[in-house]
Amino acid sequence: MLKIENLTKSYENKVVFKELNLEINDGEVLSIVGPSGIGKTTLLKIIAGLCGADSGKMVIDGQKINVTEKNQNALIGVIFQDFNLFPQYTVLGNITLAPRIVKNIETDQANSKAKKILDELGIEDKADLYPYQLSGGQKQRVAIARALAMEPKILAYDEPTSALDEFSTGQVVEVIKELKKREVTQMVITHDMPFAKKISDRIFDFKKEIVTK
Ligand SMILES: Nc1ncnc2c1ncn2[C@@H]1O[C@H](COP(=O)(O)OP(=O)(O)OP(=O)(O)O)[C@@H](O)[C@H]1O
Repeated sequence: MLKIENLTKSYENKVVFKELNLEINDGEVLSIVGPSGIGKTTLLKIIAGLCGADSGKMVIDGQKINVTEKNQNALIGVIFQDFNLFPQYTVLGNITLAPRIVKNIETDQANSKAKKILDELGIEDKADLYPYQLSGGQKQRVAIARALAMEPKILAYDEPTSALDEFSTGQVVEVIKELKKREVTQMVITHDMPFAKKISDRIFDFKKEIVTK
């Protein structure tokens, strides 16, 4: 479970949000919606440790995280809007890089785990391709596979449908629902309300700071 209390963030002297409170329960899909520029991506970056907040508290699975420092934590697996795949590596290379380098997992073991995840996501036949050889929807699933390979507590997506057509968006809906069945906790930042309604247990309206089911 993730719990955020009284989180405040400003850039220079401009306050983005003040004393924000939010909880994500184990195994749930929580969408975060709100108008452009309100601070959704900033919140995701703080949760993932990619950016520091001014003040506030955060606990993930009982672990207190210092939110005021930029300190990337492996508890959150982020799927970026533009996927951020490494163009010079194959799909398998993209997925196994962090487990090998950060977690010192043997290549054979990392490869077999990556193949299992690719199989679960229905793209096992893409293992030896490079990112430029994939469609947007396939890149998205590789980005999800790469995040899952690090066994995060929470998967956090930044606008997962913004670069996708309707068909690929439908596939993302299926992947998120499938991961939910496996009790993966997921946080989804999106502009797309119909999409949010399809996938979410709860929706956090960033502007009104209220949660609806
Ligand atoms: N590195 C930065 N330096 C200064 N201001 C920033 C920085 N990053 C974001 N901002 C500002 O903080 C505010 C929140 O930005 P953020 O990207 O978090 O919003 P958002 O809700 O994710 O928007 P969008 O839906 O358009 O992606 C905006 O006003 C933005 O201009």
